[in-house]
Amino acid sequence: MTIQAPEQLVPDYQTSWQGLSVAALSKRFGDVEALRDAALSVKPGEVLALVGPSGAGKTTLCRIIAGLTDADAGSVSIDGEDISGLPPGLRRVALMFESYALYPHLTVRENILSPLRARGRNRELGSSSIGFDELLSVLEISHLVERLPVALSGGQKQRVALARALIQDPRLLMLDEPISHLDAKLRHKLRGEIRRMLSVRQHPSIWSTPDGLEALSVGDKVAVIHSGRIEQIGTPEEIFQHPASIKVARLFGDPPINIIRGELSGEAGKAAFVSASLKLELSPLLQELVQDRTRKNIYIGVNPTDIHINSNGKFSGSLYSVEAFGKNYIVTVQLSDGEIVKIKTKDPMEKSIGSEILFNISPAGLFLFDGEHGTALAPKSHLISGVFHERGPEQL
Ligand SMILES: Nc1ncnc2c1ncn2[C@@H]1O[C@H](COP(=O)(O)OP(=O)(O)OP(=O)(O)O)[C@@H](O)[C@H]1O
Repeated sequence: MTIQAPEQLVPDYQTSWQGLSVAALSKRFGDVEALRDAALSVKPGEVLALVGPSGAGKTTLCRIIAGLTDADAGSVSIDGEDISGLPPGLRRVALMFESYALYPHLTVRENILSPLRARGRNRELGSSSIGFDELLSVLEISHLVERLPVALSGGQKQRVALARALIQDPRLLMLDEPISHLDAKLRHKLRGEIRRMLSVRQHPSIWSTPDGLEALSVGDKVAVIHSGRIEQIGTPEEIFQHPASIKVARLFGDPPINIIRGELSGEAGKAAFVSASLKLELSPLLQELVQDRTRKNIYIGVNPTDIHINSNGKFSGSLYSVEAFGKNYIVTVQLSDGEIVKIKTKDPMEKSIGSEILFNISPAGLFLFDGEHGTALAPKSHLISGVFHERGPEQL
C-alpha cells in the first residue's frame, strides 16, 4: 500500500475548487523553518483538524491564511480566488487566536460582537451563526457578559474568544487550540457542541490542536504537521489505522504507541523483527523488505491496547510501574534490554514492582517503520503471519 502524500490531496483549485486551498506555503523566522511547502485543502462544510506538537507550525499556518503573517512563498485561495495579496480585513476569514487577543477595554459582550460591528454590518449575527444568547449559554459564559477581560480566568477568556469567532459568518473559520485551556469536563462537552455547530456551517473550518485524540474526534479530515511540514492528510480512520510515519503515530493513542527499534531478519526464509528482547515472525509478504538491506534497521509500533498481559504470554519483562485511571490501568514493563513498553489493561495489577510480567502482542496491532526516516513500510495486514516466537531471542 502506498500512503497518500499530502500534495496528492490538493485539488486543482485554480478555478473550480470551492473552499480553502493552500499551496506550497513556506515561512522562516531567522534560523527556524516554521513552515515548509505546506499544502492542504478544505471543502465547504468540512472541518480539517490540524494537529501537531508545540512549535510544529500550526499558528504560523493559521496566521498566514488570515493574512496576519506574510509567507515567504506559496499561495492561499478561497473558492478559487487567490487571496494571498489581500489585507486581513478583506479576507472574511475568522480566526480564534490561541492567545485570545481580547480587547482589554471592552466588555465580554462588546468583545464578542466586535468583529460584526467593525465590519459595519446592519445585522448582528451571520446567517449561519447561532443566536448570541444561545452561543453564550452553550459556552457557559452568559453570566460574564458585562465583565472586562481582566476579571476573567484563562478558561473564560478562551471561551469569549471562541464565541467571538463562532458568531461570525466568514468564508473560512479557524480555531487555534480552542479548548486547550479548559477543564476536562468542559473540554469534553464543548468538543461535541462546537463540532455540532460547525457541521451545519457552509464554510470550511480549521481546528488546530496539539491533542491527537481531539483531532480524530473533531475532524472530517486530519492534517498532521510536524517541524513545519505536513506529514499526512487523511480521514481520522486513515490516519489512525495507517500512520505515514512514527511522528504521526506518536500523536495518537493514550498513552502513545510503543516504538521499539530492531532489525528485519530473513533467517530460513522467514521474515522476522528482532530486537535485543523480542522476536516476532512477520508475514512472508514482507520478504522483499527483508532482502532490501537498506531497510535492515526498522522500528515496530504497537499500541498499548494491543499488548495483553497473560500468564502464558510469549514475551517477558519486569514490572516497572502501574498507574490506575478508574477502570483502566497503565502498566509499564521494562524489557531485558532496558526498553520500556506501556500496556493498557482493564485488569488490576496485583504483582509488585520488579516482578516478571508475561505478555502477548496482538498480531493485528503491529506497525512497521523505516529505521532511518521513520516512514511507514507496509500496511498492518502485511505484517504478521500470526505466529509468535517464544519468549526472548535467546530461544530462537
Ligand atoms: N514571530 C516569530 N518569531 C520567531 N519565531 C517564531 C515566530 N512565530 C513562530 N516562531 C517559531 O516558529 C515555529 C512554529 O511556531 P508556531 O507558533 O506556528 O507553532 P505551533 O504549532 O502553533 O505551536 P504551539 O502549539 O506551541 O502554539 C516555532 O519554532 C516558533 O518558535
